[in-house]
Amino acid sequence: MSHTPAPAARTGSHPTDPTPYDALLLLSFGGPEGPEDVVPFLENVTRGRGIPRERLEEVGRHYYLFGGVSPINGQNRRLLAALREDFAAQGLALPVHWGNRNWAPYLTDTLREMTRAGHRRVLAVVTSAYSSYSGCRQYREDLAEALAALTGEGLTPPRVDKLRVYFNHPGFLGPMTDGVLAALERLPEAVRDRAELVFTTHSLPTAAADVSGPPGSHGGPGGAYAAQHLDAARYIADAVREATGVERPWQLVYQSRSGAPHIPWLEPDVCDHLEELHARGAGAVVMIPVGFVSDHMEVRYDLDTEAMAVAEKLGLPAVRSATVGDDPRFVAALRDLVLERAATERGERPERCALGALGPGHDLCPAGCCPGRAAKPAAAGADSPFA
Ligand SMILES: CC1=C(CCC(=O)O)c2cc3nc(cc4[nH]c(cc5[nH]c(cc1n2)c(C)c5CCC(=O)O)c(CCC(=O)O)c4C)C(CCC(=O)O)=C3C
Ligand SMILES: [Fe+2]
Repeated sequence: MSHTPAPAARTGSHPTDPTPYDALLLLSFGGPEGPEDVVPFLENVTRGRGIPRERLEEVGRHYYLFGGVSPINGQNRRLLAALREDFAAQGLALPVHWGNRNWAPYLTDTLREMTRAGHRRVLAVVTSAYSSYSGCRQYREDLAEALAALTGEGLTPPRVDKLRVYFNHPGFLGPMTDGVLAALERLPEAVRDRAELVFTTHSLPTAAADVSGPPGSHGGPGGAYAAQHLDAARYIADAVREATGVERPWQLVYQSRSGAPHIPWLEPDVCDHLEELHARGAGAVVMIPVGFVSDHMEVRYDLDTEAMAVAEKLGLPAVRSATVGDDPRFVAALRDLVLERAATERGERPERCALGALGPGHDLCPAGCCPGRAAKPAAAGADSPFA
């Protein structure tokens, strides 16, 4: 049951040619794998950022509730295996490696191995589908740091490019849409048609969100980050309406806020929104983690534990829809994007799949794209000292 068109197979004389790339790097956040990892992991995440100790202890408690194990590494291992299987089945000869920003396998170690294995031209895909400092530039800064470290060790690391944002690729929106349809089926039939759709993503400081995306194309409050999420949410809400014949109200809300209370972050918060839906008599709710690629801790704790408890307290029937994880359509989407980018780098003009209203994102982040608080060198962009 797919309600979203699949991308056409790549055509041309070399439909599975990865040239000029000789490896793919799955680049992710990393997470703790046992109670003793939790504090060192959180110290890595917040390195130099002045997050108060109390906040770290609070976040640490979320991890301890799950035995100190974040689901994120397991999910990346499954995605890695699925990518390798898919590439092999499709005759795409491109080795896939995995490195993280905040936990083993660390990015620098992975890139060192890739350098020693002789890779010269690497394409990186990050496990974040949208434009933001945390989801894009920060990864590019970490790449720059890793490349500089390897150069400092006397190695000649490969050139690393980064895949464009993929929130609007059919292989992302299709599984998300089907996940909402499946979630609706899990609601009691009596309230199903009165269920509202609550799309949720990671909140950001409004100052960071407003400047997300390329300079000059931020598109209003919340920047490219909010605009991209709204585009994805509208597409999914429309597809669900078409599939079910029921018009359901929908809204984009935010979760997982941290930082000092006086600094404004994107709102409304998902839990406040549930209270509001209840107050105005909503029959039920589907929470859709549209901002997340897999069920990591923000989904398992902030949605499945915290927000679900709020819904239960209110007596509001609620279900949470699936993330794409290692869905074969998502894996195929990443393959499609790799082949698209490879063709573009060879000077061809491949079809660039995108649904919704915004169109395909840029391949190369321009200077000033998704700026952070401090100017730092970033790889894989127009202003990269490495490209
Ligand atoms: C936009 C965004 C994504 C992208 C969406 C994506 O890539 O999916 C993301 C991903 C993730 N964030 C994660 C975990 C954390 N994020 C933190 C802190 C923060 N995130 C922020 C934003 C984002 N974060 C921000 C503005 C902060 C505060 C300031 C800062 O520190 O920059 C903190 C520190 C403590 C706290 O303040 O909560 C932790 C522990 C994990 C791992 C989950 C697991 O273990 O399963 C993942 C995938
Ligand atoms: Fe985060």
